[in-house]
Amino acid sequence: MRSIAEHRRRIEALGITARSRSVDLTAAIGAVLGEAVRTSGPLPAFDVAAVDGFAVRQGDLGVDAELSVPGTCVAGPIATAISVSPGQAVQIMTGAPVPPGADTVVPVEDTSGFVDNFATARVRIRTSPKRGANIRARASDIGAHEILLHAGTTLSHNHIGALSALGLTRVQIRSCLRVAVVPTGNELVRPGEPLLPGQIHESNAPMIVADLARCGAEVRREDVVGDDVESLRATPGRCADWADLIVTTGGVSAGTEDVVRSALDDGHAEFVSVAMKPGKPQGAGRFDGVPIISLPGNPVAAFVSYELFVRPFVRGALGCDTVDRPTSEVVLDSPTIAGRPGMMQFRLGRRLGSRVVVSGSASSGSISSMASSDCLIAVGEGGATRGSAATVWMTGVG
Ligand SMILES: Nc1nc2c(c(=O)[nH]1)N[C@H]1C(S)=C(S)[C@@H](COP(=O)(O)OP(=O)(O)OC[C@H]3O[C@@H](n4cnc5c(N)ncnc54)[C@H](O)[C@@H]3O)O[C@H]1N2
Ligand code: MOO
Repeated sequence: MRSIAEHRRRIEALGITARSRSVDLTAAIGAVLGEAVRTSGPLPAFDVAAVDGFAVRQGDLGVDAELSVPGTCVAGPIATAISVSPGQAVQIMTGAPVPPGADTVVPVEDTSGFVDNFATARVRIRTSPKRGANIRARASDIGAHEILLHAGTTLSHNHIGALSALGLTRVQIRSCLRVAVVPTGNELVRPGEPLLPGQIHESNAPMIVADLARCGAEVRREDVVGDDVESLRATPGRCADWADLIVTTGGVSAGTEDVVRSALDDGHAEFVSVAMKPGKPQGAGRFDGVPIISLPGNPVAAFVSYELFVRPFVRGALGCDTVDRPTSEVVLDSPTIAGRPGMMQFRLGRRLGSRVVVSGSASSGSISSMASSDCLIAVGEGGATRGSAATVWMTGVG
């Protein structure tokens, strides 16, 4: 039986890669930045007043210095050039460029006696701040040609603001990884459509599509493919025109209708047993040159194997800075889970502060367990007793 780590290595070796494309900045939220963004010039681009007050030469200040006021500087384009000579103070507003000659800004609260008549105006400065006080100096935030954002950053609204401050309107993102998700099985019917006896609603593809889209991939949910070798062989061929990766679910175990393995096992894909429960039967390889990952059909098995064998590799290809879910160390607050020699078990769980409780049964078809869980509990071959330490993967986060 193949170890989880070995199967992950085989999938890594498929070399799933994403392409970059340019999108409007405001549409880039949630996407992964495709290349590092550097500043073209320094920020701030000029010395700027951080408060409303008076721009002065620090050497002129003392106890109750009285200075003449030749003019004012406001934020915005510089209308008339003004400078500060010895003995002068220029009235200045927050955001205005500091005029030549000045090296310090005194807040208006620390001044008195100014009347807005520049022919005769004088101001009394009651404090003596340090040279450079209340000035955001040119390049004090970030210098020219420095990296503002690294490739692989998942863009949030704070990043959109920072990129806009550079004057950018478009950005390269890596969301150009196209994944076709193909559910297989004669019994499956798309949600929204009525069921005949013996049929069930197809739930694996919507689950996988939803999370991959949230990771920043472009995802296409294919129609359900029936259990016949011809349709199955035709489907990846059809997807290959578009997809960078094909993910199938179902049809990988040993039953006579489990035709995914017969259809796709053409020497370029391997169908193996991985030492885990659920999710033992797995497939991976290439079909028509396109990487393909075949997951088992049982919904919990599909969920767990998606977490282990699809999501991290798609995120890696997209250049995400974190590929795996965050984990948390907690205490098991459920009856003992018996170990399985040579096997890793994953149980659906619900974390309650520093404890975790198992959700529902261990059945890999249990929809109610899926509905009540927010994490995966990893249980080693020795099992886990109530009160023992457990590592959980927070599947709703990251
Ligand atoms: N003789 C053996 N039988 C089975 C073995 C085995 O080793 N020997 N392995 C078992 C294990 S472990 C699993 S897991 C399943 C995997 O089966 P398949 O991948 O072949 O999946 P199916 O047979 O197509 O379906 C299993 C189960 O899941 C339901 N299903 C399938 N796809 C979906 C979907 N998209 N949405 C909702 N439900 C789905 C399907 O109706 C079946 O009930 O095999 C065991 N058997
Ligand atoms: O993948 Mo299965 O869930 O081990 O029954």
